[in-house]
Amino acid sequence: MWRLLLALAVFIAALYFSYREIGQANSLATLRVGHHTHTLFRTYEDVQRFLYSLRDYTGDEPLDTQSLESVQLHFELLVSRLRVFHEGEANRELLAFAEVRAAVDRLAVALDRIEPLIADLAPERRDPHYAQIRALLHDSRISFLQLGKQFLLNAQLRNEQLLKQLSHMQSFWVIAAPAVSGSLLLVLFFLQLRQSMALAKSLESQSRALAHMAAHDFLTALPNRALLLERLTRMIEQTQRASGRFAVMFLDLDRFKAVNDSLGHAVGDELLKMVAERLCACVREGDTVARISGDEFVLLVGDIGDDDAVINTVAERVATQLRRPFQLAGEELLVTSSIGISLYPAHGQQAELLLVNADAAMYSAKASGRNSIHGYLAEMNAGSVARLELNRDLHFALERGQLVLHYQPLVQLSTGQIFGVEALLRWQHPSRGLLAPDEFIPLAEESGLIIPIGEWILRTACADAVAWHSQGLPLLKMAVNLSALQFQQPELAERVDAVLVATGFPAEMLVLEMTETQLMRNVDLAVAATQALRELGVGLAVDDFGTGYCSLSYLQRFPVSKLKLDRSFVQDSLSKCSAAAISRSVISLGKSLSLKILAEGIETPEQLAFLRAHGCDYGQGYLFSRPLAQAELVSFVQANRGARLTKKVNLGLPS
Ligand SMILES: Nc1nc2c(ncn2[C@@H]2O[C@@H]3COP(=O)(O)O[C@H]4[C@@H](O)[C@H](n5cnc6c(=O)[nH]c(N)nc65)O[C@@H]4COP(=O)(O)O[C@H]3[C@H]2O)c(=O)[nH]1
Repeated sequence: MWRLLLALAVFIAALYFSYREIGQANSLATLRVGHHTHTLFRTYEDVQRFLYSLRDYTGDEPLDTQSLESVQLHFELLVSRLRVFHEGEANRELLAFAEVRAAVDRLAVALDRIEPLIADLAPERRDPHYAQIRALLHDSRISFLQLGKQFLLNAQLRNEQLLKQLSHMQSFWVIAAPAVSGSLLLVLFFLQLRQSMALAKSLESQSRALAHMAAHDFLTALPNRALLLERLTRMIEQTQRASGRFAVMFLDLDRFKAVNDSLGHAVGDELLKMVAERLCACVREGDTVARISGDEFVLLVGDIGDDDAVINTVAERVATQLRRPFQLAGEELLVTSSIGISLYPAHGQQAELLLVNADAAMYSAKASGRNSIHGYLAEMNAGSVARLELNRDLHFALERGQLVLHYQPLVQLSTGQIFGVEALLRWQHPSRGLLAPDEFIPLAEESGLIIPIGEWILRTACADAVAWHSQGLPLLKMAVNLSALQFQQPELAERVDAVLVATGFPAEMLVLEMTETQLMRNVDLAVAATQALRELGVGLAVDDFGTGYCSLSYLQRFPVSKLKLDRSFVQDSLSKCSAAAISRSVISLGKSLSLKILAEGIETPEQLAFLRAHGCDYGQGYLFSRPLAQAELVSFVQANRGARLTKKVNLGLPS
């Protein structure tokens, strides 16, 4: 741009220079024309004066004053005038006019001829030489008079003629300077124009790329939430005009987090890309497949007519496609999905509402055991909204100090002594009150928040146990539940070790609880994780034992030290033979594998008696105590120090 401005400045300067030059030349020409007119008239006058002096000298009554010297003088003056034409730049210019040169030459010839005649002149009446001289000068006199008049009348024309005669160099620069700078300006202007056009083009393509990026998901190149909403709105308008129907399918991959955590994010990303491809293959052209967050996809299936079978077919096709194994990282990966469907116009007539309802239906599919397809039902929405709100609040629960641990005493059944506690999480929700873990732990697992929350639980529980000990309580065993996601963390043992070091809690006093299902999900991984934890000296317990499918052969592979008999068996052990049988076999299985057995959910003295009779080692339950807040727990342990809880509940044990 600055080059264009510079060229413009040069061009303006050149124009100014030319304008000034032409102006000067014009003034000069005007001056010269004046001078030339004057010279021509003066020549005419000199001729005329010479002829007057001649007439007077040779007249009828010659004047006394008129002498031959005077005639000669006027003649000399005329000769001098003629000479003047050949001197000075201005007169040379005058001579450049052909008619002037002709007149001057004619005068020179006449004067040459007149000169000898003057010598013979006599002051007599009309000396014949007079007529001769007059005749010789006749043409010159007329032509100088006419030339003078011509110059006077055609001053403009003469000006132009004169201007043409200006020096070549000068006129060259007058024309060349603006011409060159003007051309330069033009060239630069076009270059600038071309550059600006190229720039505009590249800006346009850049802004197009940016607009595409803003509307599409970076990983899968599918439309993102913003574009989905735009298309959904357009689809509503079109379908409304045609009085048709269309479907919104909300799809969430089941346990995608586990894939990410166990196989790494690169594999997770690849899986999402492959899922995107398969989904696109399931729908028709004109339908939309969008990725709206991590593992959530939305499909807009247009023009489904009145038959619900169409949408069921599409949903089944999607589910079947996703059930086919994915070849990833040299492994065969099996993925299932939960799909929720809402229909326009039945389940909503606004884009957001259709999405929320499809999401609610998806969540209901997930809650019903995943890997299923649910259509939207009106009652789903309240649950979905509540879940969304709870999920939002959970993100701040930890930093706002709303999470608390309650502790439930663990009792040695043979002595009735409290030997430890189980840490149980609670959420002191600002508006909903104290929430039990079942109400929010699944959400924390879905969002991955369970990782920081789990670490907080472990640290708090260990620190509390150390603090109680320093207050004079015996050092209690601390049982802490591990979530599935925590259990899949490759660096779990390091994290546990770091907490033990930081809190000063002895490893052998910590018991980590994990469920059978967690252990069985990926046996090799679980063996490695449990071994790493065991090497720290930490105790390991299998929670809810009996509800899963852990076979004896598998159980032997894990270095666990304790089985926790699920409370459902404990509670039914007196009423159902099968429950009693399971309880008995779990206890004897534990004994044969040298594992300790802890019975959960002991509520009645009868249940306690049954368990003791079959040699169960430990127990917990409302019979002894409900889970207690920290301060209550401290008082409870202090109050029962040395006491036999089993005796207190009147079992008739020896004191
Ligand atoms: N009906 C009945 N119930 C009894 C009795 N004695 C204890 N319980 C309840 O049984 C549950 C025992 O915990 P769990 O099997 O590990 O089951 C736990 C555990 O899986 C999970 N959870 C609790 N705290 C945590 C935690 O800190 N981290 C993780 N990852 N999960 C936790 O939530 C589950 C439920 O915890 P809670 O609601 O605290 O429920 C507790 C406890 O209050 C009884 O006599 N009768």
